[in-house]
Amino acid sequence: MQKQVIKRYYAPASTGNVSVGFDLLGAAFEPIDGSLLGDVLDILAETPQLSLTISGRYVHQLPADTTENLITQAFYAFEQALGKPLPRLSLHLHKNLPVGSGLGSSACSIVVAFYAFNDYFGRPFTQTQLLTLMAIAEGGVSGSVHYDNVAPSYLGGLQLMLPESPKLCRQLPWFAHWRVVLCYPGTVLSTKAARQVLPQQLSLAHSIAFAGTLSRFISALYSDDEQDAVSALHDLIAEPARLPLIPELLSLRQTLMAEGVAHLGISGAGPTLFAVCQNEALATETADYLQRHYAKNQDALTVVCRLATLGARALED
Ligand SMILES: Nc1ncnc2c1ncn2[C@@H]1O[C@H](COP(=O)(O)OP(=O)(O)OP(=O)(O)O)[C@@H](O)[C@H]1O
Ligand SMILES: N[C@@H](CCO)C(=O)O
Repeated sequence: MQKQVIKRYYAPASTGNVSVGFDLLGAAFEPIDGSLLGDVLDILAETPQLSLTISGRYVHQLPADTTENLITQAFYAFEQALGKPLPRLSLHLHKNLPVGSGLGSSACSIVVAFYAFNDYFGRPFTQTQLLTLMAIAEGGVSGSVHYDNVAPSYLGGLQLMLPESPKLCRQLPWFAHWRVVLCYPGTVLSTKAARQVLPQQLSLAHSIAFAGTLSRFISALYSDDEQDAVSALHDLIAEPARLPLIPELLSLRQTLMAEGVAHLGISGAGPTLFAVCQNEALATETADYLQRHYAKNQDALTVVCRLATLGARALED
């Protein structure tokens, strides 16, 4: 029997880094067919004890014990930050994003949970306070606080993190006609493990090159210079270190770029790859190619997306 839902909330999938902005850039995406790609959280009732049930395509990738679920942990973190006891809730999570995928799965659950609790309990936290709570919770999973999944999943769009600024992040322009193919092969790669292979230090020359590509990309976005933006899409930090974890990347990139794809990069910590296509026909062909050559099992997921301009929100019936 269908359970009665008091309120339903959603947060979109996201791609951290966007190749040029390690830990500093992140984008939210949505399928072009109008479907939702992200986790959905239902508040079912106020109950004597907190409870969580889970369904969805990727429920089997989550811990069986729901007290270990990030949704449950987010409830207690929210309550602790508020500093007063809250009524317990009966919750249901539709786990639509694969875990350890590079699609910001943990961030998506964290964002939808904090957004839902804040909305349901009368919005006690400001946007900045809530984003900080989300980032701290995400840091608990991946081993270090980074905003490049939580910020776009919460706020939508392409977000640039602003370290040391009270604003935390700023939305950047984007090319509305770009289509982004997300291809998750079906294998799990934990963010923590993918961060352990990163270099601990960068040379001065490397640091300048990284700052240069990121600045070039951002200035090209503001200048509406599509060709320069595409040319700037190089990952000088994470990709060299993570290539051994995703050895197919170079040959897939060579093939797809020869067919006109603007860029193929690692989405977040991987193993999802994202392909930037400058038209929809090419995106459809690219999705077909990646599904045939990169998908590895039944958990694989390939979707043609556009930038999701909206982030977390309540869903009306
Ligand atoms: N609701 C949830 N959604 C996702 N992961 C969860 C959830 N609850 C608990 N977890 C646990 O959190 C960890 C998430 O790991 P990780 O950060 O590597 O995944 P991820 O967020 O999908 O990665 P990425 O950000 O690269 O997409 C896993 O150990 C998973 O079991
Ligand atoms: N910036 C993070 C994103 C994780 O999804 C990383 O690359 O480790």
